[in-house]
Amino acid sequence: MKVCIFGAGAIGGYLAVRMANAGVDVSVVARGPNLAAIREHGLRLRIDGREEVAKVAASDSAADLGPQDYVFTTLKAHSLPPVVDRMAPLFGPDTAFVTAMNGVPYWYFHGLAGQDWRTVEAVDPGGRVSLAIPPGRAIGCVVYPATESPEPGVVEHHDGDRFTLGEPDGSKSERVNALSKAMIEAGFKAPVRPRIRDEIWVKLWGNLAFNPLSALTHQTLDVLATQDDLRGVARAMMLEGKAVAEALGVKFSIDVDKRIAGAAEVGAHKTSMLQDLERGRPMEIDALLTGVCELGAAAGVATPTLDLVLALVRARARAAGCYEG
Ligand SMILES: NC(=O)C1=CN([C@@H]2O[C@H](COP(=O)(O)OP(=O)(O)OC[C@H]3O[C@@H](n4cnc5c(N)ncnc54)[C@H](OP(=O)(O)O)[C@@H]3O)[C@@H](O)[C@H]2O)C=CC1
Ligand SMILES: CC(C)(CO)C(=O)C(=O)O
Repeated sequence: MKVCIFGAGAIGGYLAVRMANAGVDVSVVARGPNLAAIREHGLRLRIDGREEVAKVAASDSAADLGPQDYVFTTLKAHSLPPVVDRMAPLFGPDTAFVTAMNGVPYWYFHGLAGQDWRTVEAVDPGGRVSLAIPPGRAIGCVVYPATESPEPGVVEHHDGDRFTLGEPDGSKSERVNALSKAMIEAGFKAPVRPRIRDEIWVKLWGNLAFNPLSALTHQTLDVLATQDDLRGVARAMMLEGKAVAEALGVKFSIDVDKRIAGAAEVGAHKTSMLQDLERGRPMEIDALLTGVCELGAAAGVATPTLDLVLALVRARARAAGCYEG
């Protein structure tokens, strides 16, 4: 099985090391100092008090790596549209595209019962992504582990090993089953779920509220999820998100208060959006929040609290040079 990981950062590096060391033919697309370090020392994964190293083929050019069975995007969501044309050499007629990212995926309406196909402008501006990578190639993937890349070529694993997979149309296809098997052999939990959007939403439910609120208030998850006034704002955002998702057929397996309690248990953790803001890096606002407001408009569901927080977090991010939308 040939697998290319496009974006060998915190999540991509974790996937790449584990799959390569389990015998999968893994290559990575990386750039800059990260690419140089991977070429020189291999990809290094610090996990459970030890280091695992994988010498993988690495390039900044997809043309060097050629057609694959599976291409993972483990880019931050805003990094995908600008590079989709450069991914073309990785695709053969049957190559699948695994979207291992947070937020609303570009293929959201593909294979969704009762809905016509339409693009989600927030994550697929001008339909650029779905034109370059038709959504029929997509396999959904919800990323649960927490990892970071403290220096080029190095990934530090903090928690979790689950990557839930699912076909947009809910089928148990041969390609998704084969991928799940390979990932399980590599030591991950990789269940295939028939209703992948339900799973995407449970993750997104926290992200759509806590990530922007953390960027606006500089507070950690425990504070956002327990301090009455902030918790109230998060809860209102989540209930609007739930109404949007349910209007599009999603079923939530837990209630909003349990989901908030789960976030509180994570403790004094800075969300990825707050970390990006503090480091002056682009923030994943569009996949986590703009896309949800857009789905709300498509479903005819009002999202006043989400719209308000979106306006504020965009302004905050623009002022910090972390957002161009
Ligand atoms: N890390 C985590 O714990 C979790 C992350 N996620 C989600 O997973 C996704 C990936 O996140 P994460 O791994 O943390 O992000 P990272 O920023 O660590 O990784 C993204 C990688 O993509 C690289 N990249 C960007 N553009 C290009 C390009 N044009 N060519 C080659 N490489 C490129 C980046 O390089 P460079 O550094 O040079 O920009 C970076 O190495 C996000 O959607 C995130 O929300 C979900 C759950 C947990
Ligand atoms: C920690 C958590 C769950 C916050 O919503 C997250 O996924 C993130 O930081 O992006």
